[in-house]
Amino acid sequence: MELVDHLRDERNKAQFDVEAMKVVWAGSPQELQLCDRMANLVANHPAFEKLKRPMLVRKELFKNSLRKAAYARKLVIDLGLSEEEAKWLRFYIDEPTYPDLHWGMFIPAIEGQGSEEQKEKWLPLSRNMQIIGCYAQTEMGHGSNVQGLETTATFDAQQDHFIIHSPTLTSTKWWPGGLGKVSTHAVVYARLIVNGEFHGVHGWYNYYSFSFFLYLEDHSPLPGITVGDVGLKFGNGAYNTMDNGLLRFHHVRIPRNQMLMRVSQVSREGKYMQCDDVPRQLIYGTMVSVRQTIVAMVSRTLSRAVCIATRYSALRRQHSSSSLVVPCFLMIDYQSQQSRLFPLLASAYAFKFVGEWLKWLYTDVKQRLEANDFSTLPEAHASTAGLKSLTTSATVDGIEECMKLCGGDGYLVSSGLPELFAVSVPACTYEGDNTVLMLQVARFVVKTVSEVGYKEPLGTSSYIRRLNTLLHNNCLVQTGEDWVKGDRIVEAFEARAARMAVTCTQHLAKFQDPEQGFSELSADLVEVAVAHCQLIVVSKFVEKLAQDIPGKGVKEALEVLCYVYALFLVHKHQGDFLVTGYLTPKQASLANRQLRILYSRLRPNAIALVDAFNHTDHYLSSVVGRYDGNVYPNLYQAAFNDPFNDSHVPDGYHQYIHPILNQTLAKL
Ligand SMILES: CCCCCCCCCC/C=C\CCCC(=O)SCCNC(=O)CCNC(=O)[C@H](O)C(C)(C)COP(=O)(O)OP(=O)(O)OC[C@H]1O[C@@H](n2cnc3c(N)ncnc32)[C@H](O)[C@@H]1OP(=O)(O)O
Ligand SMILES: Cc1cc2nc3c(=O)[nH]c(=O)nc-3n(C[C@H](O)[C@H](O)[C@H](O)COP(=O)(O)OP(=O)(O)OC[C@H]3O[C@@H](n4cnc5c(N)ncnc54)[C@H](O)[C@@H]3O)c2cc1C
Repeated sequence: MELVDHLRDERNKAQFDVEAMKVVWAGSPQELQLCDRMANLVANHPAFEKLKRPMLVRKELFKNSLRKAAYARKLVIDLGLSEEEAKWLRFYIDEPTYPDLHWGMFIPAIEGQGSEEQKEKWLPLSRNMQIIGCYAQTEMGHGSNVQGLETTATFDAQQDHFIIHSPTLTSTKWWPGGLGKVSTHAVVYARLIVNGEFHGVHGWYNYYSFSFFLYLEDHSPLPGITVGDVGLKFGNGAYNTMDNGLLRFHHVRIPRNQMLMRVSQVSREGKYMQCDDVPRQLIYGTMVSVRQTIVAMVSRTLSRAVCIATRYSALRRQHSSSSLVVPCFLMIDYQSQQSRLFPLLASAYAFKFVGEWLKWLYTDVKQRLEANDFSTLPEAHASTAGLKSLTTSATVDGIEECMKLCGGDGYLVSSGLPELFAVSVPACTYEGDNTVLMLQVARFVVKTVSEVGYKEPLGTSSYIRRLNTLLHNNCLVQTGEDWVKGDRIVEAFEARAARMAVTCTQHLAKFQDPEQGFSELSADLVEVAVAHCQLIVVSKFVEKLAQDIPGKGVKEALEVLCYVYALFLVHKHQGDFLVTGYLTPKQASLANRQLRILYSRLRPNAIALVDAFNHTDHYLSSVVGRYDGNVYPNLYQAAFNDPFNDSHVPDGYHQYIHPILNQTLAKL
C-alpha cells in the first residue's frame, strides 16, 4: 500500500538541500551516519517500545527500564559497539536510567580526580560494568551549597581507615541517580577530618571524594549503611525510571586508599597534603564535564518539541480571522503562531552550534588539565555553567510553549510533549540550580571587568577589552536591513553585556562588604550573566555562518535562523538595550519589523528545517508530530490504545454512579 505523505506540499516548498542540512545539524557526515544507525537500531527493536511507559506503575516502570538497560548492554557487547556508539544507543532509548550516571558522572569523577594507580584499578572494572557507580554529592540539607556538606570522613591512623559518617538527618545523601536501588559503588563527597582537625574551616579543603563499596555481594547494604529511593517524582513515566536515592552512613570504615587522591592526599601517618600545582577547584571538574554534556544534548530535546509543534502546525487548520466559519488557515500561517514557534526553531539550531563550540572548549581544557595547565579553567567553568543554565531554561520553557502551540492535543500524553517536559524540567535544577549557576557567571564577568587594565580578558570575555568603544559608541542601525548583518548584531549584544556588567560592577563597588553587595544585587547580576551568555550563543552562531557550509541554500536558511534568534532576543530584552542607551526606540522597532520579515522568509522552509533534525518517529513518540503527518486517524486510534478504554464501564461505576442516577445515595 502506498504511504501518503500529508506534509508533501510543505516539503516541496523547501528552498534548501535537506540532506546537506542534516549533515550540518549532526555535525559531520560521520556523526549523521552514527546517529542514524543508532536511532534506527532502537526504533526497529521491540525491546525499546516506549508508548506504554506512562501507563505503568513505578515498580513495573522501573523493572521495564532495567530490562531495556540490560538489553542495551547486550547489544553493545554482541555488536561490539564503541563507547561513542553506546552513548548514542542510550540516548535514543530515551529513558533516564542508572547507566547515565555510571558513564556520565561516576567514571568521569574517577578519571578526573583519581590518582594514576586508582584509575588503573577502578576504571577497567567500571568500564566493564563489573561495578556500577553513582555520584553522591547532594545532601538533604545542602544542594547548591557544596561547601556546606555535612557528611564526615575522619581519618583513623591506627587502622589506616577513613570513617564515613552522617552526623545529622540533613547530612543524608539525597537525590543521586542510580543510588537508590542499583549502584554497587558511589563517589561520595564528605568533609575531611585528620588528627581531630577539620580541614577547611576556611572553606578551602573541606570536602573530598571517596570511592567505596556500598553493597555486599548478596545485595544487601553494608553494615552501617541505610539506602533507599527518594520517592515518586513529577510526571507519569518521565524521570521515575531513575532510582534517585538516599544514603546514610553510621561510622562506615573504608581503607585510606579509597580517597580519590589526585587533588590531595592523606599519608599513612595522617599527614594531609594538597598538590601544589593542582587547584582545589578540580574536585568540581565532573560538574564541568556534565554541564558541557547537557548543553550538547539539550538542543536535541528542544528540536524534538519544535519538530512536533511545527509538523502539527503545518497540518491543522483553523478559521481565518475574518471568517469564524471557514476553516482555511493552517496554524503555522498565523503570525502569532510563527512568532512563538520560529524563535524556538532558531534556538534549537543556535543551541546545537554553541554546544559544538563548548565541546571544543571542554576538550581543550581537559587536555590542558591533564598537562597541569589550569589557566582556562575559570572560563570553562563560567561557560559551561552559564550555557547549561541558559539552554536548559529556554528548552524547558520552549517545550511548554510547544505544548500550548499544539492546543488541547499537545496536552495529551500521546503528543509526546507532556512526558518530554516532565523529564526535562529537572535539568534546570540538577547539575547546579540555574540561578546559582548564573550567579557564578556574573562573578566571573564582574571580576573580569574589575581587572581591566592589568589582566587581559580572554576567550568569551575578550569583548571587555573594547570596553571604551562598547560603552560610548551607540548603534548605527538606520533601516531594518541594517539589522541582518552578523558583526552589527554581535556588537549590539557585546554593548548590552558590557554596559550591564559595568553598571553592576559600579553598584557593587559602593558596598563595603562585597559579599553583601553581591547578595543584594543578585537579581541584577543574574541579568548580567544572561546577557553575557546570550552574547556567546549569538556570536558562535555568527561564527558558524562564516564557515564554509556546503549544500544548495543551506547557508541562506541558517542565516535566517541566526537573525531570527538574535532579533527575537533583541525584541524580548529590548528593555536592556534601551535602558543601557545603546538602542533608540526607533532602532528597537526596526528590529521587530525585520523579525516579521524574517518569519515570512523562514515559513516555506519550516518543515524541511525540522526534517533536517532526522528524528525517527520512535524518538519523537508523538502522534501529532509523525513524519507522514497522518495525524487524525492515529490520534483517534491512540485514544483506544489507552487501557482505560478497554471497557465502557469503569471500575466504580456501579458503586458510585448508579446510586446518583437511581437516587439511592443514602445506601452508600
Ligand atoms: C533538557 C534536557 C537535557 C538532557 C541532558 C541529559 C544528560 C544529563 C544526564 C545527567 C543527569 C543528571 C545528573 C545530575 C547530577 C547532579 O546533579 S550532581 C550534583 C550537582 N551539584 C551542583 O551542581 C551544585 C552546585 N553548586 C556548585 O557548583 C558550587 O558549590 C558553587 C559553584 C555554587 C560554589 O559556590 P561557592 O561556595 O561560592 O564556591 P567556592 O567553593 O568558594 O569556589 C569558588 C571558586 O571556585 C570556582 N568554581 C566553582 N565551581 C567551579 C567548577 N565547577 N570548576 C572550576 N571552578 C569552579 C569559582 O569560580 C570561584 O573561583 P574564584 O575564587 O572566583 O576564582
Ligand atoms: C532529577 C534529579 C537528579 C539529580 N541527580 C543527582 C546526582 O546524581 N547526584 C547528586 O549529587 N545530586 C543530584 N541531584 C541534586 C541536584 O544537584 C540538586 O538538586 C541541585 O544541585 C540543587 O540543589 P537543591 O535541590 O538543594 O536546591 P537549593 O540549593 O535548595 O535551591 C533552592 C532554591 O534556592 C535558590 N538558591 C540556592 N542557593 C542560592 C544562592 N546561593 N543564591 C541565590 N539563590 C539560591 C535556588 O535558585 C533555588 O531557587 C539531582 C536532582 C534532581 C532533581
